[in-house]
Amino acid sequence: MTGLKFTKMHGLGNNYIYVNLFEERLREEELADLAVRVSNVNTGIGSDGMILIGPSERADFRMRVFNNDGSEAKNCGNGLRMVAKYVYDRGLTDKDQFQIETLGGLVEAKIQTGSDGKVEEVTVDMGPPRLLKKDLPMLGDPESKTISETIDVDGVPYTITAVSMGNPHAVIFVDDITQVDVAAVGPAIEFHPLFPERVNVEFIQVVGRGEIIFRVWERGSGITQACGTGACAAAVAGILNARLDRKVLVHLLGGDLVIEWKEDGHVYMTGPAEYVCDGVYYG
Ligand SMILES: N[C@H](CCC[C@H](N)C(=O)O)C(=O)O
Repeated sequence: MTGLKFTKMHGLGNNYIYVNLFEERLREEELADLAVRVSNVNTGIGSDGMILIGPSERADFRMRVFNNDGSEAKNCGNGLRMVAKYVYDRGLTDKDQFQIETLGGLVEAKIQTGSDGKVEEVTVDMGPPRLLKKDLPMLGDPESKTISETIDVDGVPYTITAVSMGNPHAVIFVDDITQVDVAAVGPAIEFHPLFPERVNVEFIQVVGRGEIIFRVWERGSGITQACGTGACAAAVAGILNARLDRKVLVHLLGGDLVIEWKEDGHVYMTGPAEYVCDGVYYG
C-alpha cells in the first residue's frame, strides 16, 4: 500500500502538513481535497492546512499553502520559516539565504543558526505591504487605502485597517484582548461582503510603542496559535495608525515574533520553526 510521505511542522503552534514535491507527485485537481483530508484531526493527520515545497522557475524554491478548508492562500509567514528550515536541514540548498516564490510574490529567507550549527530562527523579508483596496481585494475605491475605516458587521461597528502581505488582513485594535469573542467576530468579518476573497482577521491590544498582544481568526482555518503574515499586517497597521514604532514584539498565543517595517519599505519577520514528525499518509 503506497502512501504519501509528509513532514508535520509548526511555527509557534501554527502547524502544517508539508509535502516535498521534489520527492512526491500530486495531481493539481486533488490538492484542495487532500488539504482538507490531511488536516482533519479525526480521520487525517490534523493540522491548520497543507504546504507544498517544490521547484520554481523564478526563485530557489516555491511554496504553495492550502488552508484546512481546502482554499489556497497567496502567502503564509509561519509556513515560510518552516520551508526555509526544511530545505536547509534536508540539504535541498547549500545556501543560508535564498528566495522562495509564493502566489503573493517572491520573499527572501535567511537562516540563523546557533553555535551548534542548528537552525535557531529564520528571518524572512516579506517584501512591502500592499495597502490599496484593489490589492486586498476589498470593495470600494480601488485606489484608496483602508486605515481606521469603520464597517458594519451584523449591525455592530468595527474599525479596521486593511493590509495585504500577499494575502488579505483586516486588523482591529481593542483595549482588552481578553474581551474579544474571536470565534464569533472572526468569521463574521472573514465572510463580510466587503471582502470578495474573504479575509484574515487580527485583533490587537497595544502594550507599548514596540509591543502588542495578538489574536487571529484565519481565513480558511479559523483560530490558530499564530499567523506570520497577520503579525506583519498588525505591525504595519499599528505604524500606519501612529500607535507603534517600526520594530514590534508580537505576542501570539503560541509565542513571540519580531516584526520590523524597515525604511526600505519591506517588512521583516523573525521567529522559530519546529519539526513535529515525519510520516506516511494513507488517507
Ligand atoms: N489563512 C491564510 C493563510 C495562512 C497564513 C498564516 N498561517 C501565516 O502564518 O501567515 C490565508 O488564507 O490568507
